[in-house]
Amino acid sequence: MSDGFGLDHLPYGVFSVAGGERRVGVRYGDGVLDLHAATGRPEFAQPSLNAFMALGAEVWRQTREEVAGLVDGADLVALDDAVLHLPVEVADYVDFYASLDHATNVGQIFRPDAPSLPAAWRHLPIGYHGRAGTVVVSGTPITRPHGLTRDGYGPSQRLDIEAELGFVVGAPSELGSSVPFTGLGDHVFGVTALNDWSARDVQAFEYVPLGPFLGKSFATSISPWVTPLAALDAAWVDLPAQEPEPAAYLGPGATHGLDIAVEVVLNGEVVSRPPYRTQYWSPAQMLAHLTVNGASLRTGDLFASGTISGAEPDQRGSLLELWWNERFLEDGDEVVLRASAPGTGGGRITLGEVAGRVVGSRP
Ligand SMILES: O=C(O)/C=C/C(=O)CC(=O)CC(=O)O
Ligand SMILES: [Ca+2]
Ligand SMILES: [Mg+2]
Repeated sequence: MSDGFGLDHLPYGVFSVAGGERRVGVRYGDGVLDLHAATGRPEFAQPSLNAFMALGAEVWRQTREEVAGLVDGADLVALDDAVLHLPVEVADYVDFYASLDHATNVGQIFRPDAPSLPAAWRHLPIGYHGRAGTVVVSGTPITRPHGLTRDGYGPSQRLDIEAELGFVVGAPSELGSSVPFTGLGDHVFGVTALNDWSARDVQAFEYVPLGPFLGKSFATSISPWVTPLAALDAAWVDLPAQEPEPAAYLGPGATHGLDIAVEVVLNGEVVSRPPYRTQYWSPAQMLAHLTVNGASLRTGDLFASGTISGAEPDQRGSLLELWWNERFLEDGDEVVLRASAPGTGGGRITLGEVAGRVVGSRP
């Protein structure tokens, strides 16, 4: 059985077999349990996880328990026979900027004459709204984007990756109310690896003062498997101290992060090992911040961690930082992000990987 996909994991995805209907499934080893066939529940005869996710945390908990009792000895679809689809119909997509090392590195590269960190950086988790409609499943080819740069119009010459995690919102919230710092488990269904493809030359020309726009809206890849938050129960760690103490709604002093180890694999070779456990802003803080103004959450909202970079040079989550603005992706390059975490059974679970190959622009 493939490692990291045992009873302590059981991630959810959407699959089809031989051109048939899309169905919700659970991965167990090298197989997929067809949840509609196994349970008869209508929320699983769906082309996305959204209907199931909308049912809320108590149903997620009961279902996980039920599935754990069903998979052993069940008639599973072989992974090789399954086509894996985008698991979530993405509602809104937001990307944060929560790594101190990443923000410091990018500040030095993009704004060498200014302080590395923007004034608000240590006060709130900075983010931007991205393009939900271009979130794609692992394996989707990434067409090199065209755009306007300081050198004029053409195919981007500085195509990059960003190694991130995506948090998938299941249960919605009401417009005009805020989700408290303690609300992560009630609203977030699970976690997926995420690659925020970025055209640095387009981004650098367009982003002042409103932030990333076309430089990041052409594609964002996620893995086909969403790891339920419950599978990460053993992965919680205390984050490094925050200074100055953040506002009360951000839960100062109670910041827990996830000990998820990420690997960036370029053309088969591991080029970086970003650690999620040392990020500055926590997932709960990002969720509280997203809704503090009364903005509502919808089922299918996706918020990304921001590029995961650690303090060491071989822990950087973008090529911009790894190669310090000197070299970027070539056509034909393939990037795979892998991630793993301590499981509740004493071993490790492997999050679904996210892969993408760069193809040349259409003329
Ligand atoms: O500092 C900037 O101007 C830009 C930063 C990014 O491109 C990073 C971004 O998308 C947010 C993140 O992934 O941390
Ligand atoms: Ca990003
Ligand atoms: Mg993107």
